[in-house]
Amino acid sequence: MMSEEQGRRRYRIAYALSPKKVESFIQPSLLNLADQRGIDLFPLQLSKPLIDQTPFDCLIHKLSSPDWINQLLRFISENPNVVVIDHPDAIERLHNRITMLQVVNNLNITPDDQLSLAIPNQLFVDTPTQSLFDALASKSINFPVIAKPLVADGTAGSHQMSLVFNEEGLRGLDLNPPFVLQEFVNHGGVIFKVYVAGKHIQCVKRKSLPDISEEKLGVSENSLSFSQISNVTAQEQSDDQSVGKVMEAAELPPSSFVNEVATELRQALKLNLFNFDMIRDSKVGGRYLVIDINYFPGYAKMPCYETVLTDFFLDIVQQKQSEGEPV
Ligand SMILES: O=P(O)(O)O[C@@H]1[C@@H](OP(=O)(O)O)[C@H](OP(=O)(O)O)[C@H](O)[C@H](OP(=O)(O)O)[C@H]1OP(=O)(O)O
Ligand SMILES: Nc1ncnc2c1ncn2[C@@H]1O[C@H](COP(=O)(O)OP(=O)(O)O)[C@@H](O)[C@H]1O
Ligand SMILES: [Mg+2]
Ligand SMILES: [Mg+2]
Repeated sequence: MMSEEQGRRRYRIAYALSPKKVESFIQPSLLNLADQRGIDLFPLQLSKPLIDQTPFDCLIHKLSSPDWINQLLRFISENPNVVVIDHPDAIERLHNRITMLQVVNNLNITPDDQLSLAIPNQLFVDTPTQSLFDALASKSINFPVIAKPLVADGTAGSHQMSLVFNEEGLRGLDLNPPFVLQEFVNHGGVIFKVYVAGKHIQCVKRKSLPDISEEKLGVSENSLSFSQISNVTAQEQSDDQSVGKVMEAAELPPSSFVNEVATELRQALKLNLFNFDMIRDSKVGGRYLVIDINYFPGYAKMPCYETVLTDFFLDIVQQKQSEGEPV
């Protein structure tokens, strides 16, 4: 007699990821859990044509070379029965810090007296201009601002930012257009990272830039450069005791709100694997701002990521199977 294990259909999920991403995401604990639940995760051989590496049920990926994107587009059009997570056109929107946040303004969030969602005021600068200050003033954008590169393509440069405290700071920086000048919003030094994997949603707290008081603004330096400030592990974070206390004390946003924003974003972006950074305005109670959206982020830093991702993989392959079955 066949055991349940023998009888269950197994699924093949291919992955195409950078070596760094393989190291962080494809942990033995994920491979083992997926295996126990009937999923074989295996690497694509990037030196060989994608089209020659079938059969598989699903493909997950985070690579951006033009050759890869071309192969992927061709593969999608020729293999409609393979689920590709996610479509390169939908991912592309997140590689630009303006288009990434545009979608937030069009979400259908249930009106609520206590809670609201927005993005910070920002100015897009695409050519060298003499009149940055006039442009900021005309959009009522106040200092401090953060200068962010327009492109968010995962390169070190795309994470390189400057906090600019005043006009002098802006003059002193060698900013290369295209970039975005985004109003800095005091938010208590904590950001909320909301991880989405299909219908699975998880919100965690991370360290952020501290608030900037009016007094500090008068006496501080003119600008400050930084990169990936929130990208520290939970251990590193709790090593700094004062920051640890602030983090601990910070209340998470209501889960119904987080779930609604995540679900709406997932639909609007047509993406399954992403996270977004959200801050809570210190001045206006219940006002949340989305400041960043990342494709296929560092899920391994999320508690129980193996379970969440395996559940998501099963959702995908089982949905695909049920769609393929005769009714
Ligand atoms: O490397 P990790 O695990 O810190 O993940 C990075 C993300 O950190 P997070 O999970 O949000 O804390 C990180 O998020 P942030 O931009 O730091 O908010 C990015 O998603 C980064 O990808 P990329 O460099 O923008 O392509 C992610 O890097 P890749 O692993 O995709 O290279
Ligand atoms: N408008 C803002 N107001 C306050 N802090 C911000 C704002 N934008 C970014 N930050 C801080 O800067 C960090 C990096 O900015 P982010 O847009 O998330 O870039 P990255 O893609 O490199 O993560 C955020 O995690 C947050 O700590
Ligand atoms: Mg971020
Ligand atoms: Mg980002």
